[in-house]
Formats: sequence, structure tokens, C-alpha cells
Amino acid sequence: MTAPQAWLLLLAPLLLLVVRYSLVAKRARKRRRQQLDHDLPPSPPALPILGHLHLLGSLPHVSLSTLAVKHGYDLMLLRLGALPVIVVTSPRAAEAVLRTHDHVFASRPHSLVAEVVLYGPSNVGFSPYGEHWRQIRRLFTTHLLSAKKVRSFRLAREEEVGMVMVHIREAAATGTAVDMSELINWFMNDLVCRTVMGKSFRSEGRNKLLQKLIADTSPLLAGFNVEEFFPFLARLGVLSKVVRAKFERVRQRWDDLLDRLIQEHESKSASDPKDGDDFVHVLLSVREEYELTKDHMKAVLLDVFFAGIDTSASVLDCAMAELLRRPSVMAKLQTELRSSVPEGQGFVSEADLTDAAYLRAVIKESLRLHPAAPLLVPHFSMASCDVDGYLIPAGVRVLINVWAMGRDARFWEDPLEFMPERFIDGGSATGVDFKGNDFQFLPFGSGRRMCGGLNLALATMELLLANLVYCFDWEMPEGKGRHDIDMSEAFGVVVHRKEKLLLVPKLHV
Ligand code: HEM
Repeated sequence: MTAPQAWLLLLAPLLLLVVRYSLVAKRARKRRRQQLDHDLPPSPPALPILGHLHLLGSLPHVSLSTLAVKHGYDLMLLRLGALPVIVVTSPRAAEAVLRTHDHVFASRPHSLVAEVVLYGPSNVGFSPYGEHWRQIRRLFTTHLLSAKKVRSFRLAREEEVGMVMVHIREAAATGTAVDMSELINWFMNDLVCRTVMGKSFRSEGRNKLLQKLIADTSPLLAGFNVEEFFPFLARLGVLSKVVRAKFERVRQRWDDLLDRLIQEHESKSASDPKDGDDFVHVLLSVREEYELTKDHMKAVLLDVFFAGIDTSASVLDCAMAELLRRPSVMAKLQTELRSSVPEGQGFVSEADLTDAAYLRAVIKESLRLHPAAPLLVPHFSMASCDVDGYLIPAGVRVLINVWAMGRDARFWEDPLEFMPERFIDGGSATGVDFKGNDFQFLPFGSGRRMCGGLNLALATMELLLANLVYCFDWEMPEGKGRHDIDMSEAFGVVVHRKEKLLLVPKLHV
């Protein structure tokens, strides 16, 4: 071979590389030109590797709100480790995501913990958008959450509220303080268990197990775990095994509980096919129609436990705390209820609540200041899309900071004041509702992934709160004043007050 031929042979691969590089660079220049026409949302300054991770405190909704205000960004792009995240903090951008482009943002991001603990995930709340989610959501709305079903649980609600009142009456008789946070949680736990499996877990002590399991799983599902920010770490051999093993241990505990529950129902159905109309029986009876595997059933039950217990309990706990902090609001609510219940009845029934406008305003105001899911459940973009003049790329998670929007002085008068009057009698927010059409107020979300349990939650919260306030007057324990009530929060898939609420009941009726 001659020298020029040898050179040619050596240079040929190099030439190919140069051609390939210039083609790639040309494509990147074209993409950048397109992006200049169409900017990504602004980002605050970031650190290498960590991105904006160091700016997230123990309460991400609060840190993200502070960050948005500091930089004036209603829509911002953050990098949490290796994970791009869009944060929405204005009603206009929220409307674009949840209404205008709902079909693009109606999915959920993948997370390892949801994959392991939620069986796929195959539950409603964390499933990606698609046929499986559609089917399971239909099952939920038809067999658990329809208006007819919610009405059919009325007797159970009234009986469970009655049991709480008996417990508080005993405390009132001895002048003992009641741990309201715990009591409200037990009530929600028992009521949901009764709806789901026809009886509470109380007698067998399984209710404590359920509560502990929810408390242990909730922070994991909140979506702020290291392996989500650095997914490549979770793929590394040993580390992947450690992370997965941690989640599998949690799932094993759920398996033990749920397998036993389903098995008990299966053997009951076999001995008496007509026995039982609780939700586990319903799941077993529609198993074929919805093509449910056992894992699907367990995932759906997890949905009910996570969505149904802590959310309403957290809102009620905050409502009671706010009422104690504001005696004039408490007095006004008591006057409304005590004048609408027939004399001698001794308790509030659902029929007495038809005109309870102030009660509804109190619950709305609690949901505004203390939404149980302050960042909703993360949404996920299935395609790139224009929001508020910015390009949102495909495949990013989107957090909607409803906590921040509910406290924004641009949309609310005296936003930090607990003032139920704003919602009624020509108040500044008259007509503003949480049904997903007023985008400054989204405690239940909006659009296709909006909470399906709104009516069930309201019926339960209204009845318990009305009875607590109607039957008793409430005082702080000796040595404590109303200003001692601490509203600090703890973060999880549901946010709740950190401190327990200890109150002394005085019997009114
Ligand atoms: C005060 C009580 C409640 C609050 C504040 C609440 C709030 C929420 C929120 C914020 C979401 C996410 C919406 C989104 O990502 O856009 C959600 C989803 C959901 N909620 Fe609720 N919820 C409550 C009670 C309930 C109850 C009692 C149930 C039924 C047992 C329920 C069932 C669901 C389900 C199934 C989803 C998932 C919807 C989906 O992804 O398609 N919720 N809820």
C-alpha cells in the first residue's frame, strides 16, 4: 500500500466522525433556535449536581412558594438533582395545565416506590394515564364514590359519629382533655374500614397496624426521595438492591394485611354469596368485569386507605384548631348549628345540614389555608406543550402549588386570616368554590385527575365537625391559651399538623 493510500485509510474514520459531529451540532443548533422562539420557563440559580435540591426544606410546598415569590416566577423550571421539575404557582398557569392541556398533563411520573408499594403502580392515584387508570377510576366512581353510594353510607357515618360523641361525653363528665388529632384519625380510620370491609379493625387491634402502615408509607409516596432525584443511583447494582429492599419490606407488611382481608372475604362469599355489600365484596364481584388481578385489588384498597383517611382527618384537625384560635368564628358556627337542630334531638343529623352555609364556609376556609395535598399528586407531561408562553418539554413532572395559590394576596383579601365570611354574604370570595373551576382554590385538584372522593369527604367532614361544635363547648387544657396552638406542619403524601390538639370538652347538650 502506498503512503497516500495508508493516510487515506487512517483519515477516513476521522472524516466520518467530523461529518457525524457536524450533523449532530447542526441539529442541536436548530433545536436551540426553536427553543429561543419558545423559551423554557425561568430557573433560579442552581448548583452543579444538586441543581435546586439544596433549596428544598422539610416542607417543600413552603420552600417552593418562597422561591417563586423571591424570583417572581409563577411558572419555574427546577432541577432537583437530575430530575427536571416544573412548579406552577399561578391560577393562570394552573388552568393551562389542568384544563386547557389536561390531556397532555393527566399522567403521573414513574417512581420506584409507587412501582413496588402500589403494585405496579396499579392503583388510581399513581397509575400513568391510560386504559388501566380509566377502568379503575370508573370502578371507583361507580361502586364507591357515586352520589347514591355516598348517601348509602349515611347510617354508618351517623353511627360512627355517635360513638365519637359518647367517648367525648365521658371525657366531659370527668373534665379530661381529649387528644382531638388522635380521635379524629380513629374516627376516619373506623369509618373507612367499615365502608371498605363492613366492620372496623378496632376489635382485632388491626386499626393500629393500619394507622402505623399509613404513617410509614405516606412520607415515601410524597415523591421527595433521593432515588427519584438521582435515578441512575437507584439503577446501580448494590444501591438498587438496598432501595428496592426497603420498599419491598413495606409492601410485605401491606401484603400480610391485605391478603388476609381478601381471603377472609373470599371464604365468606363462598359460604354465603349474598353476604356483604362492602367494598371488598364489590371488588370480588366485579373482578371479571374489570379484569382485576389480586394485586389490582390490593392497589385499589390502598387508594381508599390513603385517600380516604388522612386527607379528611388532616382537614378536620386544622378546622378544629382554627376554631379554637378564633372564638368569634366558633361562636358564630355554634349559633348557626344550635338554631337549626330541632330542640331535644341532642345531635346533628345530615338532614339538619341543608342550610348550614357557615359550616361549609368554615370547611372551605380550612381547605384554603391547609390543603391536605399542598402540591396535589405530581402530574406528568406526555408531550411538549406551550404554557403561559413557555415550552414545557415532554416527560417532566409538574407540581401545582395549591398551598401557595390559596395564600396569595393577589387573589385573596387578608390571605393569612382565617375568615370563613369571605365565602358568603357578599364576601370577597363569594361564589369561589373548590370544584375545580376556580384555579386559585384547588384543594381537590381539577381536570381528569381531580379527586373523585370530594362528595364522600364533604359529607363525612360536615357531619363530624357539626356534632363536635354543636354538642360541646371547647376549652384549652389548664395552663394553655389559644395562642399556644401550634399550626406547624409535617410533610407526607398528606400534610398534617405536627402537634396533637389537646382540648377539654364541656357538654352543651
Ligand atoms: C378532604 C379530603 C380530601 C382531599 C383534600 C383530597 C384531595 C385530593 C387531591 C389533591 C388529589 C390529587 C388531584 C390531582 O393530582 O390533580 C386527590 C386524588 C384522589 N382522591 Fe382525594 N381527597 C380527599 C378525600 C378523598 C376520599 C374520601 C377519597 C375516596 C375514598 C378520595 C379519592 C381520591 C382518588 C381515587 C384520587 C386519585 C384521582 C386520580 O389520580 O385519578 N379522596 N384527592
